[in-house]
Amino acid sequence: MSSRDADRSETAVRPRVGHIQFLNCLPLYWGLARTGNLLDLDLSKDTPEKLSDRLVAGTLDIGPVTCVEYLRNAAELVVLPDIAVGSDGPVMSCVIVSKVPLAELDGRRVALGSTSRTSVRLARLLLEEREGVRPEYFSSPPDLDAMLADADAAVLIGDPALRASLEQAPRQGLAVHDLGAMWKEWTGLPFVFAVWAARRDYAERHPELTTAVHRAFLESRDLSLAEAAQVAEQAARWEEFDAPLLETYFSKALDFSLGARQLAGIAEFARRVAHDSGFAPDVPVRLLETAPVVV
Ligand SMILES: C=C(O[C@@H]1C=C(C(=O)O)C=C[C@H]1O)C(=O)O
Repeated sequence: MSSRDADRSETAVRPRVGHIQFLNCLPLYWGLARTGNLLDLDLSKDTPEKLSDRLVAGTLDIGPVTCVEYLRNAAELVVLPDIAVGSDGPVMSCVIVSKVPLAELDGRRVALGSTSRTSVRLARLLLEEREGVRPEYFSSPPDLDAMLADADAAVLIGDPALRASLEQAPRQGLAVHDLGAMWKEWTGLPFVFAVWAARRDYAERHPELTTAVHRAFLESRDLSLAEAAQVAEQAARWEEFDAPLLETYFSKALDFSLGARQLAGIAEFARRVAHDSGFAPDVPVRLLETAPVVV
């Protein structure tokens, strides 16, 4: 970050920034390390629901926030443009794993993974409005076998979802329904699972640092996508998934952008779930105003 001079008037304190500890955000971590910007951030790795709670509570300044929690707290947050975790079709890691066809889940038990706030709401929306079923839901730690011991279907995100759809489900003859693909078929839109946001009070007090963190993430994302094969190869040394699969996941399934179509996806989701989610159907998404880069 080129902002050592930023906010000189106060003692320098590194921005407290969140990082999702799933493979989905590994490309962003890779790029932060490669550009050196990692050292300018006080980075906390955690699961998405914990990071979201911390950003809302003010113990983080900037970071990824699950879409539903962002919409609930939109007045206190400002969204960083052009970066998100979403998909424009199959996402691979936000899924419903089911023992029976989805249309047969009426009155049956469905376990909702406890690390998710957005995919679990999207799954309920799709089951109820697209499949026309009214299951009985309960929250559960994200462990497929434990979930299915007590339910006919399970909603999972992140690495446990990748593992479930690529290894456990095929072995156990279970069906996997990709939430990104279902949403795209239903609405024609991309889906945004998480946005990056800064607390509004932080962005007002530290505009230059906020812009610098935003640029650091954009630079990281661009570098990682350019080097996706290398990121995948190195990650595959330590993960149970092979390099070609990880490269597809990073560069084709996941969509790290946030442009007009993605914003339309957020607006459509907000409109459809607002009635029981704690925000208005037309909640405005406020983007951080970014100055053009002068070269
Ligand atoms: C694509 C993903 O997006 C995520 C899904 C989230 C949710 O459902 O609440 C939150 C953050 C992201 O990690 C994933 O976890 O695999």
